[in-house]
Amino acid sequence: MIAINEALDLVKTKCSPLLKETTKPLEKAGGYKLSTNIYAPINMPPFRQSAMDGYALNWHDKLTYTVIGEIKAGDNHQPILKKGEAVRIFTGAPVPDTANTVVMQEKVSSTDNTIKLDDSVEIYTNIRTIGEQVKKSQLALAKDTKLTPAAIGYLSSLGIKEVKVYQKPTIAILTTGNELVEPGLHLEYGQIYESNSKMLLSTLYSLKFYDVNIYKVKDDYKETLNTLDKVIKEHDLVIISGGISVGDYDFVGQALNALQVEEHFYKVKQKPGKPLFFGTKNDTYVFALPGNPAASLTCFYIYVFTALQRLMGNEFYKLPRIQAKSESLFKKHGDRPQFLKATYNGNSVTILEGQSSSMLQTYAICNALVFIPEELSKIKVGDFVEVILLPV
Ligand SMILES: Nc1nc2c(c(=O)[nH]1)N[C@H]1C(S)=C(S)[C@@H](COP(=O)(O)OP(=O)(O)OC[C@H]3O[C@@H](n4cnc5c(N)ncnc54)[C@H](O)[C@@H]3O)O[C@H]1N2
Ligand code: MOO
Repeated sequence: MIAINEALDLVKTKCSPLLKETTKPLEKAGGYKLSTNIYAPINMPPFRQSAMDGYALNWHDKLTYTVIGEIKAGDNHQPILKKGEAVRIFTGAPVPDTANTVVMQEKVSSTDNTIKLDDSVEIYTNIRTIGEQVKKSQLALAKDTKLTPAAIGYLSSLGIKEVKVYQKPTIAILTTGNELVEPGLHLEYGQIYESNSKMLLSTLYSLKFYDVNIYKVKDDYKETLNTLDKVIKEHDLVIISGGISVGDYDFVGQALNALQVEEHFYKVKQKPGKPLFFGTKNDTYVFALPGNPAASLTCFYIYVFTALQRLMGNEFYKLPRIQAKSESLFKKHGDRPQFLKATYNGNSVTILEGQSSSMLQTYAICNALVFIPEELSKIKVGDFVEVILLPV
């Protein structure tokens, strides 16, 4: 059995960024990292743009100007302004080359075709110059930039429709268990509804990993072996739920061994989630999470989440950990460090009743985990505790 930090260090050192490239339509590239530099195909803005609704002027030393026309956004005419002349102009419209300032309409009084400026007006303002964001052929975004919604908007503003990015991992979720029944079907005595696949899938979706396939096997060695063999060959990451403990019908460990999956660790000194396995075969990473649903989810957040970030090249991305005052009294039994389902209200944290690793009811209403290290045996109300904020 190894310590949590050793296990996390192994996940971090064994998982490295997937460098396979793919092309994505821009609107589907959010969360991916660019695999190439992107150079601006146009100047942005492509023309001198008005930043205000008002008047574009060819400046002279008086406060009155003759208005000779109008330009609105999308117009493409280019009136020539002599000194002392102005055009009515609107935000986003092209500013004629002969105008040297745009005055917002609030600073102007107008009568017929004449405007008079307040004396506070400044010259050379309210014009967005050509290429002020980025010039044609300049680096627009560098390789390895993560595409945020703003980056998608920015590339779109340059007229870009698709981008080359690093692929996200292809992921398999494999559940094991004779007792598991699909929601919607009738439950016989001894059966329960299968919940881990949807829970893990939903966690992956919420983290923007969409290339996920679900497989289900009975507690049967041959079926487990054959399915694992196939899914390991076909995916970058395999997440197994259940069948990893020591019972006579827990076949996952045996199958992983037979398939020569290299074990990096099996069993972590923690509660919940002691029987956690992590290994690799060729380029595939394999996690076997304990079947107890809450243990499965906690192991996902602490270990699989870390692995996913490494695979995406987000080396330093972690779930936020903060210190907060406890509203609860808690006594820890045994010496395993514990992750406790909790609610954090922005100020203090409440440890929930019902910490069993089989219980999702408390997980369903929690937004944080309180971490109790090995050396702590008791939390008093008012003590500061370590809180891991969940991405919920
Ligand atoms: N003799 C020992 N027994 C157990 C130990 C141990 O150290 N020695 N560890 C216990 C701990 S801790 C855990 S956690 C579990 C882990 O067992 P498995 O990973 O083999 O999981 P299963 O036995 O298959 O299932 C455990 C539990 O979870 C339910 N389950 C499983 N999969 C699903 C699913 N997809 N959806 C909903 N519920 C699921 C299953 O019915 C069981 O109730 O081992 C302890 N035993
Ligand atoms: O580690 Mo198990 O996950 O405590 O129930």
